Amino acid sequence: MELLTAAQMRAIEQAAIKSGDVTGLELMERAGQGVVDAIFEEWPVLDRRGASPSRSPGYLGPDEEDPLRAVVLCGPGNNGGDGFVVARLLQKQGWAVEVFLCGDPEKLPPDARVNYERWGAKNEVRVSAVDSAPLADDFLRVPKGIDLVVDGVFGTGLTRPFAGAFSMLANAPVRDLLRDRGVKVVSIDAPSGLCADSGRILGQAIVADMTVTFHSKKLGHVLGDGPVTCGAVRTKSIGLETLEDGQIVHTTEADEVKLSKGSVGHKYSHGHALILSGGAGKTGAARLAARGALRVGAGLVTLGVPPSAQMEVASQITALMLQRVDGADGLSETLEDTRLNALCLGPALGFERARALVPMALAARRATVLDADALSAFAEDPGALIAQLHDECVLTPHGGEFARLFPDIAAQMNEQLANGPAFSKVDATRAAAKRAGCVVLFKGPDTVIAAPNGRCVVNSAVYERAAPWLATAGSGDVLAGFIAGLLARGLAPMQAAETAAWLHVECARQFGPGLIAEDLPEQVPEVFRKLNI
Ligand SMILES: NC(=O)C1=CN([C@@H]2O[C@H](COP(=O)(O)OP(=O)(O)OC[C@H]3O[C@@H](n4cnc5c(N)ncnc54)[C@H](O)[C@@H]3O)[C@@H](O)[C@H]2O)[C@@H](O)CC1
Ligand SMILES: [K+]
Repeated sequence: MELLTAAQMRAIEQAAIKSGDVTGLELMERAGQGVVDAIFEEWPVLDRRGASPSRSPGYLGPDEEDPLRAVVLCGPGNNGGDGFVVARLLQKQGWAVEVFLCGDPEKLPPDARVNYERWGAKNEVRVSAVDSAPLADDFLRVPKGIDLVVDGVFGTGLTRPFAGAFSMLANAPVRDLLRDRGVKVVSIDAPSGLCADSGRILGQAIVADMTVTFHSKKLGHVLGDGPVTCGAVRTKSIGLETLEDGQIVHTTEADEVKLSKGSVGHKYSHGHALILSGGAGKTGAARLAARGALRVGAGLVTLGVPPSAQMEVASQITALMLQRVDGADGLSETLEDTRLNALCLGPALGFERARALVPMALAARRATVLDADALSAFAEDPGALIAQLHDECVLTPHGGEFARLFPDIAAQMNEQLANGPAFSKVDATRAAAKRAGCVVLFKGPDTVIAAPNGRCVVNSAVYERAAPWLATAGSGDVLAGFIAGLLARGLAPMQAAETAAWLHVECARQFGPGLIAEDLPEQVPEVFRKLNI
């Protein structure tokens, strides 16, 4: 599945209109219809289309029947235009609908204007200036009897913080009031205030129960604050074709072929991963990574252990192997075995050991995962680390590590926003991958993985793939191990990172509540079984 930026969506829409296949007005009608369909699918109690004759508005006048009630908030752009379509379609189903417009009707874009007029020909529109005070009195009076609020204030065209009229809907007390009264909130395309490109909130944002978007999800639906503001996201087709450039992939399924081992081969044909461990009392993280590497199918996995920790590690492992690796020279000697085709450095490695081993590991030009201490140890001079990286590397920073390695990029991403669209985690990860010249996997519930050539994948553990138990000590170590194991098996760095990130979430979901890092590698067999591997 692909994720789009607002600009890509506009380009797709413009290409369709230019080709003469469809008009903007038709797209707006389909969008509004999509929203209404999604409302009925999500909340069948609001769907009275198939109700018995005695409930049908067609048989009864408004006095005899208590209709469902909606308030539709329309903004000054085409998101508002969609809102007017939704108002009209709900009214056609017998709903009592009240419409507010935030903005000047004279300045509406043409298609929105047409729909404003179609609605306004028979109904009242309560107009308020964009920057006027919140419509608190007006609006709060209404929800007493309403079933649904439709947010058509801002969609992909949000350019500055959401304030003024209608923004009161973003305030917690108003939201609580609506929730207490069982009023559903539906956002058209994106909750107003949410930047569709970054998932960042500009000012404040409406929190919806459901967001209905068109053609394809936007980045903002899965990044950052998107998941907590969107509620459920439903994607409705409006008959558009996808353009090929600049795709950002949303991983929801692993590529089974990449994971299958085939029926022939011996252990060396599945690679040999070397996971470097820290000193005594600090070996657990590397052991977790090593177990992960072995479970994803590396033929052999060796832990590279300093002398002080040999006894400790030896007493803890069985299928894993152990090799004494004492400092840079020790690593150099170990790497004379060219069958060691994937390395993993970082988990609890210690800064000193990391500074000694990382340059030697990188000079060996093997596929290499750098995580945790292997990244933070170079915080004082990230340029020195970056200069040694090569295209077989995968960096797996979390937010703090990312900021240490790429401080300027992180600052741009975390900047206070006066204007949108915001520089997103996707932009940041792509910029980092380009600078590093290798794959960067930027961790989080919205993990973003980018390659220097611009390929980018979002692996989000949100919505139907939510995995809250993954936020547990050591879970990142297992991810680094998964990547190392897949690199050992011969996957390209980007494939290995994408597949590992997907698998990591899948393992957490397979185990469920109570998960600790040790459980993750143990879920791999069941996840593989379900994939028929
Ligand atoms: N692009 C497409 O393919 C389609 C777009 N449609 C709808 O059109 C929407 C995009 O329409 P627009 O590009 O007109 O954008 P919006 O309707 O999201 O808003 C743009 C307008 O709001 C103003 N604005 C932005 N941020 C503001 C703020 N914080 N305070 C006050 N004013 C602000 C802008 O100056 C502009 O006038 C989509 O989200 C979707 O709902 C649909 O009709 C169907 C097809
Ligand atoms: K909206």
